[in-house]
Amino acid sequence: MRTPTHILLGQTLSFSGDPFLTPLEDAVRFERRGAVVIGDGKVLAVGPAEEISQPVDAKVTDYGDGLIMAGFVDAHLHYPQTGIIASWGKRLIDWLNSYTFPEEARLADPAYAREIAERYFDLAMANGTTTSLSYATIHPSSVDAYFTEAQSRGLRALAGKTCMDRNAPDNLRDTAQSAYDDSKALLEKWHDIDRLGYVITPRFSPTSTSEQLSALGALWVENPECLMQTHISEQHEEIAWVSELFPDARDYLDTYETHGLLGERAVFGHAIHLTEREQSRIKEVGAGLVHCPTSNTFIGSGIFETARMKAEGQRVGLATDTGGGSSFSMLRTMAAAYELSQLKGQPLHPAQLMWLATCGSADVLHLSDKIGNLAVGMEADLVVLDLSSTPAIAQRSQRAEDIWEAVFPTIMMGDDRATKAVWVGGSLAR
Ligand SMILES: O=c1[nH]c(=O)c2nc[nH]c2[nH]1
Ligand SMILES: [Zn+2]
Repeated sequence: MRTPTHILLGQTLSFSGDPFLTPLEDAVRFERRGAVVIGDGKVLAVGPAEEISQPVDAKVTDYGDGLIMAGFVDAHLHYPQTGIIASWGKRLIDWLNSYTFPEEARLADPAYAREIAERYFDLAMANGTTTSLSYATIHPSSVDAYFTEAQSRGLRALAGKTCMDRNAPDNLRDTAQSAYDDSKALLEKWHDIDRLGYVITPRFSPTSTSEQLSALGALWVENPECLMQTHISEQHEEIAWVSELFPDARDYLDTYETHGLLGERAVFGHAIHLTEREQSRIKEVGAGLVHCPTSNTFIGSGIFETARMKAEGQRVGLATDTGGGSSFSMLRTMAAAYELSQLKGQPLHPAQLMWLATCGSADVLHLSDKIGNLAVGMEADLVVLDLSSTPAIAQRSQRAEDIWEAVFPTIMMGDDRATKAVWVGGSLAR
């Protein structure tokens, strides 16, 4: 069934280039009074309101000063950790053992997994996130819960069963064979169904034996169209542990590469402390890196050098990493990325922050032809931002002399109150 044509009026923001590589005036298309025509789930036209011809039977929604742009793409998160977000005082390995693993064990109960998946998507959509790439738990039913919820909301969503066959509690361990079998069955059940994508998901090298990494590498060879996600080089203690567990590996990346887990469709979370060899190998292969700034400060991991990584030609996306990250909001995540970039003396421009949270993440997910930008032919997953959502933000944005001065207070101080509307697949979702 064709959905009716809608016309959305407001300020519009699109990218025609990468603002890390292209001058702003070439990379950004902004209309003070713009129009977006959507129909059949896609963007049919976008441009200045006076130039866009409006089909007579279209429904018009005028968002006034609201900023219409692509919905946010959260390229790395753990929906099962929704209930333990903001747990105090630990670094990565202790945080996993104290908070994360006990909570992930609770998702063995399919009813609890469904409750958490529903809660996660409520929170994500309230914050304007329209695509999420999540880790599930080791339980196949936790993948079913996530995809069922995303499917019922019409969302484009990606996830995989987290695989762990060592260094995890008994009730959170699979085996090399069961990880392969369960992942394969889930992939066959969910991959490319509606707007869903299955992602092969070894948690990280410390929690997988060589046998398990090889089994998942084999599954990837059999299904090269899938993404593979994992963590790399988040904390120094973790990196030291990896070199003890894999004494023959050249470095952390090598523990993935030697097991068939490095390729263009690999998505590596964190990647803060990479060696030069690892960086150049990742670039050569074209794999994606995902910056998780609220997590990196919250767990005390370190500073991912976004500007330098982009200048060196890496593909970079942005993510909340909930519940290691401390927010469901991609605005708050952009604010943290900005603050970290300041600590490195390379402040990210608001256009670069917005690009990372939309186009950058979509690129890392190999979905740039479908989501992450407000452009003709793209799927109509949109967020409309109120750039005056609180008194503190309003009093600052009122003085703005250009769009970036108007947007930056919302990036730095905004939250779910800034979400004026969310459109998913061409339909109003909130
Ligand atoms: O931030 C993180 N969250 C996790 O759940 C995780 N697992 C391995 N490494 C991790 N890092
Ligand atoms: Zn993570």
